[in-house]
Amino acid sequence: MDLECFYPIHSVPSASSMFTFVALIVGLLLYLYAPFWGVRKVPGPPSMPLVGHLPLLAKYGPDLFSLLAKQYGPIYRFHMGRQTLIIIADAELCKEAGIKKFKEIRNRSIPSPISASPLHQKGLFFTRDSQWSTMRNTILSVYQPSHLSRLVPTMQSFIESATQNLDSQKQDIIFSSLSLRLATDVIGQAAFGVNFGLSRPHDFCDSTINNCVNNANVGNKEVSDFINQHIYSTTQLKMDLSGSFSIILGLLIPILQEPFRQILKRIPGTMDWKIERTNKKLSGRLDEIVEKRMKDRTRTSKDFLSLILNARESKAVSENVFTPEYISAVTYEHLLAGSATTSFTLSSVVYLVAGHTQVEKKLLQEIDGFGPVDQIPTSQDLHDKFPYLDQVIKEAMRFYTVSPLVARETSNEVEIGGYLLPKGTWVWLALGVLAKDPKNFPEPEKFKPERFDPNCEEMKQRHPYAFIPFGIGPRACIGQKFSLQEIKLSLIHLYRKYLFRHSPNMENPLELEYGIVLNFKHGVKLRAIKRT
Ligand code: HEM
Repeated sequence: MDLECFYPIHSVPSASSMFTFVALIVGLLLYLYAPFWGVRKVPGPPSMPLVGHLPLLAKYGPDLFSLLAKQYGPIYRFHMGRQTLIIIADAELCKEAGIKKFKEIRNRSIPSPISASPLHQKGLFFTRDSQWSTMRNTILSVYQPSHLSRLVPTMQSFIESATQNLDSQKQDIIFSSLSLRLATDVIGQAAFGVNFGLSRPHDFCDSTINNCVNNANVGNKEVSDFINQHIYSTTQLKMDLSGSFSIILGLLIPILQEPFRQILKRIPGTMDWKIERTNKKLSGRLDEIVEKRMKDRTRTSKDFLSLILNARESKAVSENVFTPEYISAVTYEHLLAGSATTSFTLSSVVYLVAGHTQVEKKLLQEIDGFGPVDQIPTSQDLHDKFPYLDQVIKEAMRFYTVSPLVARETSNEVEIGGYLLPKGTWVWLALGVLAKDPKNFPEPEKFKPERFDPNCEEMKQRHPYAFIPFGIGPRACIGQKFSLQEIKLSLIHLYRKYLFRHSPNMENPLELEYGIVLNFKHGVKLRAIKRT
């Protein structure tokens, strides 16, 4: 019988198509394993093809990074989907990577959620090399102590407005929402010179900022739209498999991310389409603000945007570096970086102090001892006269590290911790692991502000870089002093007027959510008691 009757000749794979098929498979495998190959000598747990260690992350949450450090040592491999990360979980090695070898590790790796978001890429956080250093030097001039101290009255007025009549509400205060509104208003004013008006007192407010915003700005749709878009754009930056389809692809097969994003963003209803629309609107609004301010001849130099524009016009900074696009991005970045982090920290302090009455007593003594209730502390007072408040804030930041991983990338071959890392390796500093390491913080699960007393033995024994919630070296957080000033002023004002207790509706233990920064899953619910 003629075989061709059953198997037409053209369906038998030819040698060339077999070769193409095998070449494709080999190409795919090479592509998938390329980031791993150069760092294969660094220890790490076995990983699954494509998803890497993402299932482990889903199972254990960020505690996984401490567990892996215990098992594999202070430097180990972690596979975020296809991408291999080198995790540094030791203070001395963080110093090596962040300071001693900064020249070789000065840029940040761009994680998949960000590579899908051009809006987020032109800020200081993700710019690279000389663009970054020129931008950073210009922006640093804005953070002069004299400028920060001039911001005290602005901060204070938002704080007072946001915290009026807290005790008149018999129901819970969603403190995390209140602090997010406050921090967004403060940074809105400081960055853009715009009063978003979110801190005005409300009759009620639920656990999402969106509702607070809508309640606050009935009749001011512009502002609420802007803030809602800001919140949406931020919260969509997920680092796990719950982001948009293109973000997930970016984690698994990054080469496909951009082509798919280009298609999906044109299909109404997809998450990529929504993100694209939001980012476009947001960029449009930011460009409008920047353009308007550029034309404004009466502009002062109180806010960040005006300061950059003034520097640009006086030729103190090159117009090629600060194009309007970069100015919009960097100003928006301030809103982004300055609101969620600061408000999370403020909420953590109040939550933790509410559960530790001895700490509360000592803190109130210090605050009451400062002076009459209407005496607003200056920047210098905040620095010198509240040592215990300082310890409480540090301990809260250690206890809940808002930014537990810091992303960096090698720009040349470099040796860290005895391993040679090729150019382009993603090196992530695990600040959250350092903060819970019993070597530097005995009984790390206990909230003990006194461990930050400069005279205590524990503090003296500790590695100087064991506690680095604002990062390390020349690339560390630029807003550190700004946010600490805001947090201290807020706490002093709050504790002069109120005591806080956990609401019976608050879950125990507290549940956290892990996006690009840490957040409270169900908000921080408290009851405020007016002090007499
Ligand atoms: C409690 C509040 C805050 C925390 C915990 C925090 C934490 C961090 C961390 C860990 C980094 C990465 C540092 C590194 O790579 O070593 C960072 C960078 C940055 N932060 Fe903050 N931050 C806070 C508030 C702010 C505020 C208020 C602003 C703006 C006013 C801000 C703006 C930035 C910027 C622009 C960068 C990028 C710096 C660069 O790459 O040169 N942050 N922050």
